[in-house]
Amino acid sequence: MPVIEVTDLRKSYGGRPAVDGVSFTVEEGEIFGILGPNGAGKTTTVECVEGLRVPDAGRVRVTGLDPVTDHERVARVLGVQLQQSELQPKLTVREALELYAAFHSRPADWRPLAERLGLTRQLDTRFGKLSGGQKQRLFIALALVGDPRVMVLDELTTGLDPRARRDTWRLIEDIRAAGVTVLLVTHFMEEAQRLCDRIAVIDRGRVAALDTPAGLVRRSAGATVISFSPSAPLDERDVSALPGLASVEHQGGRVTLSGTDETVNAVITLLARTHVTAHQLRVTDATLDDAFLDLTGTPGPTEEASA
Ligand SMILES: Nc1ncnc2c1ncn2[C@@H]1O[C@H](COP(=O)(O)OP(=O)(O)OP(=O)(O)O)[C@@H](O)[C@H]1O
Repeated sequence: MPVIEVTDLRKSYGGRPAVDGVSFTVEEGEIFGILGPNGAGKTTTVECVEGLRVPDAGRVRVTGLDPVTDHERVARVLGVQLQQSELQPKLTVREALELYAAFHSRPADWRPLAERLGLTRQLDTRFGKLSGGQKQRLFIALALVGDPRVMVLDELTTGLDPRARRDTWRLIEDIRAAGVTVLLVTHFMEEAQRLCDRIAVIDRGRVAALDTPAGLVRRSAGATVISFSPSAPLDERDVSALPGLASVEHQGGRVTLSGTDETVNAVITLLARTHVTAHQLRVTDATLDDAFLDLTGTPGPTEEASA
């Protein structure tokens, strides 16, 4: 049985659909990513999974339970990460852990949890004095105190510097290694590519694609990219006749073509036939970013732009 099942989920705000027929299942032990541009409906979808919002239509099950009608039992299996504003700045790390342990009938021992999350030295530090990365680690610890089977992490690494983000990725991998299924909402391509077993790309309230990161890249129209600086300009007609060509870009004397392996072979043949030398020739696979652009028509935000 899948741990999470979402079938034809629909939710509108004031008559405007935010989630418009989303379906996916998450299997036990997976890190499942929900990736999409701003306003795509990601948070609304996971809030329905958490039972925080009531769907207009469709079916949501968490370990076979309805998150709305069986909220308490779902809350016992689901670890939900808090938003920053939900913790008092004066509360110490120890107090927060003790408080959250008290909320659960069978809590995990918070001491080894604090150690695993590198918070032992911060136990007496007030929440308001923690760094961004320490706060995120505390949120993960608080979500794990209930010993959940499933963790929902929504934009966990937004606002963290690249190093703290990488530390958080390791933690997410540790959580999965401990047998917890993870539902991860993100708009970072690198994060999704690195962590997720499968990704649902959500765009305008619908699932635009659902696949492994490598599968999404393979589906992208320009799955292979060849770039070089030609010793002489190429004939535009020869270029546009290349088989499987998805895009052409010229920048500062450099030509970048995306397409298939067949496109690459044809470019090499064309260069040989026209006696053009390709300087600094590079052939690379498309990235998840390219696939995302292909699927949604929106460039994925870069790490620098969003950090
Ligand atoms: N409480 C609300 N009332 C009215 N509209 C809402 C509400 N919450 C979300 N929306 C709208 O629904 C749409 C989907 O929002 P949602 O937060 O689910 O998207 P998201 O993919 O999580 O976006 P982001 O990455 O920006 O958080 C957006 O157009 C948003 O403005």
